[in-house]
Amino acid sequence: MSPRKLTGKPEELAAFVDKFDIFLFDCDGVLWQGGTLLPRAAETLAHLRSLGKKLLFVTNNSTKSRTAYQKVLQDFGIPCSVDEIFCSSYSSAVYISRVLQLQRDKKVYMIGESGMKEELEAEGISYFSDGSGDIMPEDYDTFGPDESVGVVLCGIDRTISYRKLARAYQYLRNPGTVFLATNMDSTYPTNGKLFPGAGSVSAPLTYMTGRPPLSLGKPSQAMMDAIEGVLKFDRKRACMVGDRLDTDIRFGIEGGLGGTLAVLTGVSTEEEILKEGATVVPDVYLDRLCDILG
Ligand SMILES: O=C(O)[C@H](O)[C@H](O)COP(=O)(O)O
Ligand SMILES: [Mg+2]
Repeated sequence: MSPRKLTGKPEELAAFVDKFDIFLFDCDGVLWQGGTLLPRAAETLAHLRSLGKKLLFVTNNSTKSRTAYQKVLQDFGIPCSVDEIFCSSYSSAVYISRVLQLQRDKKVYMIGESGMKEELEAEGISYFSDGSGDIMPEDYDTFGPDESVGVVLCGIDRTISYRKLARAYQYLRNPGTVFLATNMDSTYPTNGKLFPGAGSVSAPLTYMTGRPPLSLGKPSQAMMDAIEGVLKFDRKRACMVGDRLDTDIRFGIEGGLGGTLAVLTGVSTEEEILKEGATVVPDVYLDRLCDILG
């Protein structure tokens, strides 16, 4: 069935919303772009809560921790609890500690920002990272394989550098070092434009090593496992709301959720949604999230 555009169709929208008890909201490109809340996003979420819907926030953005995202949401006038928030820094830390069960004498070399540090710390994982300075002549001697590095974890890092990539590459030359990515988004939507995403930060490492990372953000179901580690819900009564077909909508479909809703305020376009032969398509889509308000 081809995706239905429900902007301007309040009855059909109300019937669609009625089918679900819980909505999983992507953030960048759905609720906000960078530091700017998208039109009437807070009002729309308040409206869904007034209908008795449960809301979860599920973001691939690893720059902040769940606690930090709670402050971002609250500052945007969106009250929520930390247990309603899931970010790829959290799903990655949970995977390393509880699934991979990284040995205590091993550490993580991380390329990322504060959210990654905070979530690794919260899971009791030893980690280290590099400053964003230039590579120095002595580094060519000192950088090399290190048996104590069990994992290289790469997420979006807006201070990425040749030095950071050079160090990570030395560690990844040991095939026993696990290569993980918080997510593989190619681009990051902000200020109405697209900028390099987490997937474009880790791509050089894949190019150098010939091995792709295991990604722990959407569409990986590692993110769903992290969510269900906190709360169980009826997937058939759940709807994923996102702006990217290859992450959010695929995550909802492959997670067996009851429905998927795309919005056109982020990365994916109406042309991509309607493309003949598209393999990942939402059930319905809107120009903007606030179209739900009618
Ligand atoms: O590059 C990235 O990490 C992503 O573009 C970004 O942060 C995605 O966040 P989301 O849309 O999942 O909230
Ligand atoms: Mg998004």
